Amino acid sequence: MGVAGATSVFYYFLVPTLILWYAYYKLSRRRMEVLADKIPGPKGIPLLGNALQLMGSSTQIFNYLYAESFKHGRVVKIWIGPKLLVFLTDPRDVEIILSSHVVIDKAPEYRFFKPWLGNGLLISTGDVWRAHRKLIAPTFHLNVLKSFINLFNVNSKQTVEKLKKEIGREFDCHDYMSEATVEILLETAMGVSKKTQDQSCFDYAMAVMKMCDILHLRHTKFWLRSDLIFNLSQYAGYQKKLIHTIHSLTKKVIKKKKADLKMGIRGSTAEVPEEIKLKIKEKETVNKTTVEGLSYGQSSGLKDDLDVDDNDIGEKKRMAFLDLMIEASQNGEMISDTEIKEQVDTIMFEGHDTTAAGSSFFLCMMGVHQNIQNKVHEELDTIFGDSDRPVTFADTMEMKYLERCMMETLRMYPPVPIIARQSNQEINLVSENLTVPAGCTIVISTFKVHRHADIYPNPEKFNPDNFLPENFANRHYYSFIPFSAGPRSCVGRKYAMLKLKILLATIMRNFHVTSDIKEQDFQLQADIILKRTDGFRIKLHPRKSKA
Ligand code: HEM
Repeated sequence: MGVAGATSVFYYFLVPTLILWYAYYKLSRRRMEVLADKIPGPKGIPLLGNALQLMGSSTQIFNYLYAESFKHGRVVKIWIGPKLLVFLTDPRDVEIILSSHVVIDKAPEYRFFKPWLGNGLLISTGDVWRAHRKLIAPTFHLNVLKSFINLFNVNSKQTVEKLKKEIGREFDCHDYMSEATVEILLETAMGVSKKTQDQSCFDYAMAVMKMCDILHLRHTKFWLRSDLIFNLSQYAGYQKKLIHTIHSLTKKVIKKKKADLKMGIRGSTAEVPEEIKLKIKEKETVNKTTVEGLSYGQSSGLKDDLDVDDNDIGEKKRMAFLDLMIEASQNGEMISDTEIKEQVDTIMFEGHDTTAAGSSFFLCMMGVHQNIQNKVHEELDTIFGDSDRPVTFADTMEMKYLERCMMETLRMYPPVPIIARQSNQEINLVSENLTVPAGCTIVISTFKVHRHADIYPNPEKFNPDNFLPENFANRHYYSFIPFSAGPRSCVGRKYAMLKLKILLATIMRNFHVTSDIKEQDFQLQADIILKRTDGFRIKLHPRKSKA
């Protein structure tokens, strides 16, 4: 065929095919575009939409989106190329999505997690998710968590010892909180001693942080969404290295646990000094194990599968996470080895990075708000006096002010600042007469939900009294959702709250925190987990009565 022949093939076949494909594409998206047109949002440009506005650094993107949230009302759309994102911030709209047993699929953006987390609980869907959720949720029941109290104490005390070398100078507390939260997870939910791990928990935490940076790039830079382009970029090789570091820790953990179980060793093999065991036994009096509502991170009107009465949990189910996973796989076909690895990766990630951010923001808040910190110290002194005894479960129930400070930290700085869902059906909203089109990504902006002035008066001010029972009582249940809510709520909510209370109380009993940086100067970035790009910089001073 000559040049003329090739040209006519182009004109007679390719051009009409392309025109037809484009016409079909436009027609199939017509309904989406009509509905999207009614939703307010920043002005974009043809084809690229708002993609160019998301070109800057993480902090610039965060500041841009937060500023836009004040201009367009409670439902806002943006286009990243052909991809439509609808942001919801009204608790009534949020309830429709989060309480739904139908809209439970994660948005396609979560697929970037796949090489790392596989089909773990965070991203799986359908029957696999349902079966695994049923298996995993009871391993984070309060009764199991109470058996971790000794280990929470031991690790918290060790963290205080490490922090002592920073006394008097400015440092980034997030590094310490990351290492502590990884170590605590290993020794509790995974049940292996950190001493048996030849890999540094700090290196693992840093690899996770860098992975989140790469995922954030893929979420915001439209060209990196394509696997083809991503695999050709410099990031692909870097991601491979990071995943290798991350997976080698999880593989070793599973291997060790399997070996322990083979030798008939159940439960955690981490060491607890006798004196801690004894002191906790002497003091422990509270038998109540069903504690609902705010103490465990959500509105009391909301219930999920973690709010199960003790009597409804069978003896067999009172096992720690990894013990149960491996026993289940040996006793039947409920979960395969690959699936166990994916769940371990998921729990290791979700369980450490979130609590590391939450505890670091808490310490920064103490540093900035000295009068509030004084009240935390007063409460702890009333509970513990001058003693350095470990924290008991009963003590955690008495830490009402510290708890309110934790809630207020999670309100202002929710570690998971956005949650995204995919809906295959149209959804009518309540806050405005708008319909979310099928096929778009629905983004629930927790950060913004928590900062509406009509819900939280003076929302940019850190005020633990926002969580006094009388102030909380009349708020919409979905106006406080740091752990999400509904069927896909955070499975580690109670674990996180109990661990944070013991870790933070132990730190606060030993130190006075100051911060040279004011809250309005914090540089925030929201790449999967909310962080400070300027570092979580604080100073520690020994408390006279304790040190
Ligand atoms: C302050 C600490 C924590 C916060 C703020 C937090 C927040 C959240 C949020 C908002 C979600 C929903 C995410 C989404 O739908 O995209 C979630 C899910 C999840 N979280 Fe947490 N989390 C925390 C700690 C933990 C801990 C300690 C664990 C485990 C030990 C954990 C395990 C999980 C898992 C497995 C899921 C997926 C649940 C599912 O889809 O069924 N989280 N978390």
